[in-house]
Amino acid sequence: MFKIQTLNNISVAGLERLPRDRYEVASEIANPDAILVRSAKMHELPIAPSVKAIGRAGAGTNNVPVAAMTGRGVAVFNAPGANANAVKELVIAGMLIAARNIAQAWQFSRSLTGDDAAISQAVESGKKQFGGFELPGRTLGVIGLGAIGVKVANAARALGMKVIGYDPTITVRRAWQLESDVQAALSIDDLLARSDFVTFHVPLTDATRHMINAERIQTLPKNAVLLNFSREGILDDAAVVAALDQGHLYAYCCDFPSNLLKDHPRVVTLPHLGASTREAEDNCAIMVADQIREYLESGNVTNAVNFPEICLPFNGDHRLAIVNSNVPNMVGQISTDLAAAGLNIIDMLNRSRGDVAVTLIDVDQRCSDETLARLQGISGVLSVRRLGG
Ligand SMILES: NC(=O)C1=CN([C@@H]2O[C@H](COP(=O)(O)OP(=O)(O)OC[C@H]3O[C@@H](n4cnc5c(N)ncnc54)[C@H](O)[C@@H]3O)[C@@H](O)[C@H]2O)C=CC1
Ligand SMILES: O=C(O)CCC(=O)C(=O)O
Repeated sequence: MFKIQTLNNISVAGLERLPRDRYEVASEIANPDAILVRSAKMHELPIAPSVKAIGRAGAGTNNVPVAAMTGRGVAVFNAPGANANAVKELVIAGMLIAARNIAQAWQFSRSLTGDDAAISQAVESGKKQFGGFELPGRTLGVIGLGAIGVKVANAARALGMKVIGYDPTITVRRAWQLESDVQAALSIDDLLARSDFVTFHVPLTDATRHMINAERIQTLPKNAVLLNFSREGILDDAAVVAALDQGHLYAYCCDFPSNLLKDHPRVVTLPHLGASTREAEDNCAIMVADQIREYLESGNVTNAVNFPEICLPFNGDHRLAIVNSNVPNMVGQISTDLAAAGLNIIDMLNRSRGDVAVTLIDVDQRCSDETLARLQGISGVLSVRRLGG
């Protein structure tokens, strides 16, 4: 029986992928084999030694201590692209909310009092404060052309906007998906100087933290709109508010309310709603549940952020799934120990990514506890699992 701990509400559609005769799933569970999480902050949480995998039902993994888990031989999975459409739709909504002053105008309408004749009169005299502008012909700068950035760029093109993108590590797959008339910016500053709207779709890392600061904001044309549906911390919010107050920026729309932002008249904040659609929640939960199940049952890895992709078909007999440092002579030492224990290797696959390698070895008989302990004792071996019979 595998035990799965959920740290947030995970869509039932995903949990149903874990058959109840083999999986126990609960928010409180001792010695879990895997954890399913959305936005819970795991950096300060104790993570039991029994945990072999963490599945982030979403895109960003900055709430998971990935480096520490890698050192323990724990795989961290995410759900690339599974919520991208949901975020794209909210970004497009954010542009319209900003361009047409929808939030402020709605607040005005709700504040109207008196009979209907009085309301009609107030509407006609008040509406001029909320006059806006249209999107066609305006330029959208997209920073980060991954699953979400590409969808946002293409949707903006369909709305008649010009689009400039910046992503120095764009993949060939994403580049193929991008509309051909999306221009490549030479740098972030080049993109900022040419954009009426700028939207951010990068992970939060040391390299992206405060990528927009007071100095960079001055590069933007007057009355530009910023959108952050990526992560709190990618923009320096204090610098954004200062630029709004100075009249340099027109509006800021983001998914991360704070005391500084939530009541500002030119800021619209939403409560981290980017991925909160039924479709996205189902897609993410199904994707990570399938990946976790495959990893627990066969050792195969798909969409881990810290492990290599690896797939060796498994007939369910006797497999060792080993995570080890990517250094010379690991496979040599492992196979020597197996031979010494009289185990014959039937099939084997080794894949590496950065400092980590995963080795899947199918053997002709069950590996004893003693041999398992010997493998675990090899310097550089991070974790060993015995799968199958
Ligand atoms: N508001 C919400 O609910 C959601 C927020 N997100 C956030 O959006 C981020 C992006 O999500 P996806 O597009 O699915 O991820 P992705 O991994 O498909 O794309 C990220 C892109 O950013 C690029 N990138 C990385 N560093 C960069 C830099 N310094 N400058 C320019 N580009 C850079 C990468 O090359 C990659 O193409 C996530 O990491 C997450 O933080 C994602 C989903 C929902
Ligand atoms: O699970 C959520 O609602 C947040 C989604 C998110 O931020 C992500 O996928 O990175």
